[in-house]
Amino acid sequence: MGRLVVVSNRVPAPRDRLQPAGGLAVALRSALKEGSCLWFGWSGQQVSEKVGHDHAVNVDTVENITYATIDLTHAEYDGFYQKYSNGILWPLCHYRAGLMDYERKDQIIYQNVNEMFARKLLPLLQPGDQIWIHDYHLFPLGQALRDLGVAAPIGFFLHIPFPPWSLMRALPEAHSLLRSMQAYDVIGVQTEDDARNMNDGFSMVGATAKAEVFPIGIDPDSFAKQAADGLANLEVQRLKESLRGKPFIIGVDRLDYSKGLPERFRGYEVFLERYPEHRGKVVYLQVAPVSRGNVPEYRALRQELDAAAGRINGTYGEFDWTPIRYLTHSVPRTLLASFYRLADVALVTPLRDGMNLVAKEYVAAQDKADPGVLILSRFAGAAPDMEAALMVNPHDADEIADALHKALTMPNGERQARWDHLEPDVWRVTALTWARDFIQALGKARSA
Ligand SMILES: O=P(O)(O)OC[C@H]1O[C@H](O[C@H]2O[C@H](CO)[C@@H](O)[C@H](O)[C@H]2O)[C@H](O)[C@@H](O)[C@@H]1O
Ligand SMILES: O=c1ccn([C@@H]2O[C@H](COP(=O)(O)OP(=O)(O)O)[C@@H](O)[C@H]2O)c(=O)[nH]1
Repeated sequence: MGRLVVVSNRVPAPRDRLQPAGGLAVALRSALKEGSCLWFGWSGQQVSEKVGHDHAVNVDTVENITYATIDLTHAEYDGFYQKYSNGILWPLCHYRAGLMDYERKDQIIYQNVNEMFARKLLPLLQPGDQIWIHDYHLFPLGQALRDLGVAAPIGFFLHIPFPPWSLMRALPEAHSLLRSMQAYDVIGVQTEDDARNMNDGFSMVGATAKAEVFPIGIDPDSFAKQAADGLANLEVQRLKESLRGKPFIIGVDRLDYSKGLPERFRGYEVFLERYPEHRGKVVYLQVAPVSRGNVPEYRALRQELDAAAGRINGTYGEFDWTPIRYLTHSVPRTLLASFYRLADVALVTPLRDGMNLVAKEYVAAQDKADPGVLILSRFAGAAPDMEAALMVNPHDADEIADALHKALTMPNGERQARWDHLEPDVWRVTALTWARDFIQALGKARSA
């Protein structure tokens, strides 16, 4: 059995290699527990462009995984990561074509970085390797590898949504991008909607590629254990004491406009307006670590949320009660597991999301004798398999407010019945089954 070579823009930093944060890195780390594996990508570091700079590859092995990373120059980081990947492809794929900040020069940097990744990966490849490329930063990497003569099986998985052709065609490179994907032997996406949209795109540009659905999951057994074992932890005890027996609502999202945070704050505000009996009686903790903080839309979002939290806390706060506890730094995932277990309600209300692992983590963390309630957006990739959650339209503040009231007053019998429906899927589709199914499909595609 040959090696698995994983390529993604984001590779966990050395200090996070045993406990990474961020959906893609978390899922991959859980999935790559077995077998020999090379994980290649960006180090997360930027360097100044010096004459003769040629992206040295830094290699480090932790347990069964060899990490090979390269730094990006400031100009590459700006054009490839901030502008084209996160300022153009990200909003477009999240159905927000209006937020695209398109300039052709960024597409050229994006293409050049993909070709540089291919050149740097090439000498690391060995006979028998299977290559698995991840996410929108690297759409053209498969074609760039083929152009260098790589004949190994190559698969591609898209972690974020894929939009309908009517939106995708707004991208000037839509045709060439979709046609370049013919280089892949297997293409995976999160949901049926994404597969339909991408396959429509392929047929519009005359490409013979085909997208299939491989939904991602978590490692529920270890997450559930962590949630229960961590209750004795000092920080978890501090949180518990601070609740003073009040019902506890939690939200955990990167500070990203796709996560629907202003809309969620508005929903909570309407909840306080329309259900005054909960004022002073609940605790809402929103963990929203700053993400992609140099992209203008993300900076604007931070200001908008800071203002909304200030307004709500100013309006409804009391000398002994803060309506929203709002953090813009990250919380370690080990700690979050027990925070979820303490939470009576989780608010997961993205406007659009590839999957959303937080929804699955929240379910895995619950005490089945007294589970909390998941309030979930219909537009999360996790939604089709989690219909026993309280489903909401994240644009409708009144619906969020009603769902909060319903969750906080729901009898234990109904909470258990809903959790009993949610649990099987969280345990059936895991990070391991996701990786195993994709890799099997890749093996078959080449031998077929
Ligand atoms: O690498 P960053 O720019 O800091 O962003 C973090 C990751 O965000 C996205 O995560 C997605 O993947 C999750 C796992 O499949 C999925 O649950 C979630 O819905 C997606 O948004 C992005 O796709 C990753 O490439 C980033 O590393
Ligand atoms: O402060 C934080 C915020 C998030 N996460 C983790 O980051 C991942 C986020 O994945 P998700 O699929 O929900 O969204 P993404 O950020 O990848 O879009 C989940 O495992 C969270 O538990 C974390 O460890 N600490």
